Amino acid sequence: MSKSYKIAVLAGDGVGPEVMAEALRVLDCVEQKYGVTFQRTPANVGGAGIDNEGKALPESTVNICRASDAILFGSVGGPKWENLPAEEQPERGALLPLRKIFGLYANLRPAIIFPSLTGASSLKEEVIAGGFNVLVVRELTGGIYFSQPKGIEGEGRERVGFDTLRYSVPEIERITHVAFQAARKRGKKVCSIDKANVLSSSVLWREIVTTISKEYPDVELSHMYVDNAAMQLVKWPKQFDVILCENMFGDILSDEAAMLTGSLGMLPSASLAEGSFGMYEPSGGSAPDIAGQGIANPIAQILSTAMMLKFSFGMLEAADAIDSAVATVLEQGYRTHDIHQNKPGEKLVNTKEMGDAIIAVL
Ligand SMILES: NC(=O)c1ccc[n+]([C@@H]2O[C@H](COP(=O)([O-])OP(=O)(O)OC[C@H]3O[C@@H](n4cnc5c(N)ncnc54)[C@H](O)[C@@H]3O)[C@@H](O)[C@H]2O)c1
Ligand SMILES: CC(C)[C@H](C(=O)O)[C@@H](O)C(=O)O
Ligand SMILES: [Mg+2]
Repeated sequence: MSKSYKIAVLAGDGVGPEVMAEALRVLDCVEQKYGVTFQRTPANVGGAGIDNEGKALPESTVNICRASDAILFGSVGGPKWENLPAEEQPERGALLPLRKIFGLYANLRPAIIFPSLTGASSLKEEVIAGGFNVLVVRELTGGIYFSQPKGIEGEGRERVGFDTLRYSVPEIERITHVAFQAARKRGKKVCSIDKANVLSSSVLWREIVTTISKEYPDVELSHMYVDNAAMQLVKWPKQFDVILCENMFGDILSDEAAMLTGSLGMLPSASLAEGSFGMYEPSGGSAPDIAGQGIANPIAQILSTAMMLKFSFGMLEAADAIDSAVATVLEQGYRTHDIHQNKPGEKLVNTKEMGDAIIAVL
């Protein structure tokens, strides 16, 4: 009997449904080629959840996710829901709770520059010549995003807004293991990012990362302050292999790393729990500035789908085939507007045409 996997499909808002449509067509193709079945159940999330079921994360959606082997996530948020109370908005009402409920503590964001796209990077060609391949390992269920207390108290000009940044030893240990295990399979270097010159949580972070690193004598560890890391990433990204970060530093540095590869529309991500369960989402957002036009880049969503095949379903060959199909269409010159350079040989395409090109190669 052919293998069957259950996928909760949470397309969300803005460009989410547009790029998700292409990822699902890629999955159709994988089904045919590899003789597997993907049982897909769509569910409302984010603004779509608020509009259709009155809540950013309806119970029905959580139940569909629980009954699935993985979640394929688009993006949530947008101006329409920005005036709701913060906890009810798509980001804090759906995306963050999903990460917490499913224990998705390890967020892998690979920023790889495709040789044919060096011109789309914001860096000079000589800085990125030969390409670079950085993996941001971001802690995703702790830190300032989740620690209590947080809130706004008081009246008028007396009001204070506050957040708390806490990390426990086990939280630091488990994400550090993820980073070192990933490094072992790649360039064997981990650069741990912190602000240990100011933050107590970072002092503990640095201590624990150093202790865990002793279990990986084959992997080189370095530490860097986050402000310097932001600078070093644009100065000489090739110095990095695996970048290990707490939640907020990883959020910021992964957008920066994405842009170095040409566009936020290129950066996939895997948010992993213990075991094989994961949520797969582009690192970028709902892109309200281009939503509804059918021009968003579907590559981040498609590469996130490949990560799902690899990490949740163990379909390494199919995942590799998608990765190389993406590389091939970029070599063939297909470009959505965000990576279009007006260079000879480039073909400006929309979301669906980029999906068509990738499927044609698969
Ligand atoms: N995972 C998520 O659901 C997620 C992630 C980030 C932001 N958001 C939300 O998205 C909304 C917009 O946020 P923002 O504008 O700061 O960030 P954004 O990532 O949506 O957009 C930033 C820029 O990148 C471009 N971009 C992003 N994805 C693209 C794609 N696939 N193809 C082409 N260009 C793309 C956008 O057009 C925009 O110019 C906010 O509500 C934010 O909270 C959601
Ligand atoms: C939308 C937002 C809550 C989210 C985050 O900050 O984690 C996003 O920026 C991301 O990078 O996935
Ligand atoms: Mg972000």
